[in-house]
Amino acid sequence: MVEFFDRQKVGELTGLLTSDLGSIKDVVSENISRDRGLRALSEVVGTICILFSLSKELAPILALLMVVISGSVAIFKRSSVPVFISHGMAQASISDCATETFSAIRTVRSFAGEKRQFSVFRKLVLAYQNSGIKLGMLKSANESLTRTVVYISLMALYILGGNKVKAGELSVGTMVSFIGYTFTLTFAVQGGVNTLGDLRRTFAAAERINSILSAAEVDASLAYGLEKELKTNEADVDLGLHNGDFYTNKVHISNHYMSALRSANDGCSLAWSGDICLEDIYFSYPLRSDVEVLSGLNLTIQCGKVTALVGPSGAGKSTIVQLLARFYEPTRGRITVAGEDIRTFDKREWARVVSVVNQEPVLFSVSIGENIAYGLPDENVSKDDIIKAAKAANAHEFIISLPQGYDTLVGERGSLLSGGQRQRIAIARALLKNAPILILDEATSALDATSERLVQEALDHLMKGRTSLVIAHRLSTVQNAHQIALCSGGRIAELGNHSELLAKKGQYASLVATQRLAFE
Ligand SMILES: Nc1ncnc2c1ncn2[C@@H]1O[C@H](COP(=O)(O)OP(=O)(O)OP(=O)(O)O)[C@@H](O)[C@H]1O
Repeated sequence: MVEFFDRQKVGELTGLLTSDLGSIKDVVSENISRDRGLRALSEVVGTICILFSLSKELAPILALLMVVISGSVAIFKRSSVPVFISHGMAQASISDCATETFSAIRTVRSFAGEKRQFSVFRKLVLAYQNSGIKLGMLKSANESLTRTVVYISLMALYILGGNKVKAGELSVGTMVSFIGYTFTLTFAVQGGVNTLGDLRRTFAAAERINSILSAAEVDASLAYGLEKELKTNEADVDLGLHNGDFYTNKVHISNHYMSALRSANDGCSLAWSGDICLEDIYFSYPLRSDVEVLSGLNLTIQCGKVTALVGPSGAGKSTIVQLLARFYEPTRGRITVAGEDIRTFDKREWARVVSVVNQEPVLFSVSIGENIAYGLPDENVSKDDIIKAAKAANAHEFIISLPQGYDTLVGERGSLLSGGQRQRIAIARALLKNAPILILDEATSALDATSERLVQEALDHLMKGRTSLVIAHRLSTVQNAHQIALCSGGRIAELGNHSELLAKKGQYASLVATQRLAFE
């Protein structure tokens, strides 16, 4: 089964966002927290006033000095932007590589891939080192240039000023003070120009973040959920990224639509009583928009009954799950619950209407009890309710046999438990959640016979009375479903119960024959 999200893209974007947010943070802490920009500005104004009052004759040299320093720093800043960007990208790639390697460490080990990962990591570190050297060279070139300009200007000042002293037009004391203040002014101007350069870097980073955010259409219903959350927390969150008020404008435009969205409670009550209909659904993944995965798919998932979804690999079964869970929205067509378009429900709360149990359920690295209670994350779940759910999921016996019982820690992603145990905890979690729509995506395919029996019993319990959609490769596990839908070519090619589909002698019958099942 493919991943629910495009991990590579998410990784890239995360890397970019991390480095861009890092740049913004650096500039803010340098220039705002430590007042560097303001200090430089007041120093420039102050010293210019003092210098002009000391000697108007030396002012032209001073002006030339300032123009040349500012110009050279500005030219440097402009030419160093691409180097800054590629340095940031190189840094992001290193953290992406480390994150990916550690999150897939078992796979890496099982293929003895450590050496390869090390070599990839080393290459990225070398690339980072090279871009760092390039950046360092640019910085030192700028420093040398600035210093050369400063010393040439000072020499000019000494010569001109010295002549004026010789001619008695200027006192030695005034000349010495003038030179001292000129140094102060030089450093102040440099600080100011640096601050301006940093601000430009910040605007570039903010622009990149904005372009990532604006690359996707604002999802009105999701935005509504987020806005509601912000209001609830009464937090005035202003990321300072609202260049052109992109976010606010779009949210306001969508306000009319969003205020009409209904809560998950409405969705739940409709789903307990009505069918789910996929009507003429067309869908392409955003990152592969030229490939149509579903093309005109129609399916009614009957309320309170079990619908099995079967079909060849890549037919689009998991895609249907993702549309029902609203990880994506159909390109065309609509999904309804009891006749109501599901887009009229608040997307953020839609998770309360649908439970998904996968082949590899993800547990959090907290205790078993806390993992089960996660079924209702916003509520205070009592120990009795947790035990009730665990019993119904055939998990209670094994849990109390552990030394710390419900307080046993499950390890990262549940790694201290067996596959069947993880699965039963995930089922207990789903039982507690009590969502009206249940999706089982290959839920028992990774288990041995004993675990499968225990898990299947727990699943039977979970499915009771719920509208269930079961995806299975092994057709033996779905033959008792109320209806079986065969997905092929982006549509439902066959629909009926097991014996009806066998009698049709179509694709389903040949799939069954291929799997050599002894049904009757
Ligand atoms: N995030 C994605 N981006 C682009 N294409 C995708 C994405 N996810 C799936 N696809 C493509 O969509 C098609 C349907 O995939 P899907 O996972 O829905 O099939 P499936 O029937 O569940 O397959 P399997 O039985 O092997 O799990 C495949 O051709 C797949 O390559």
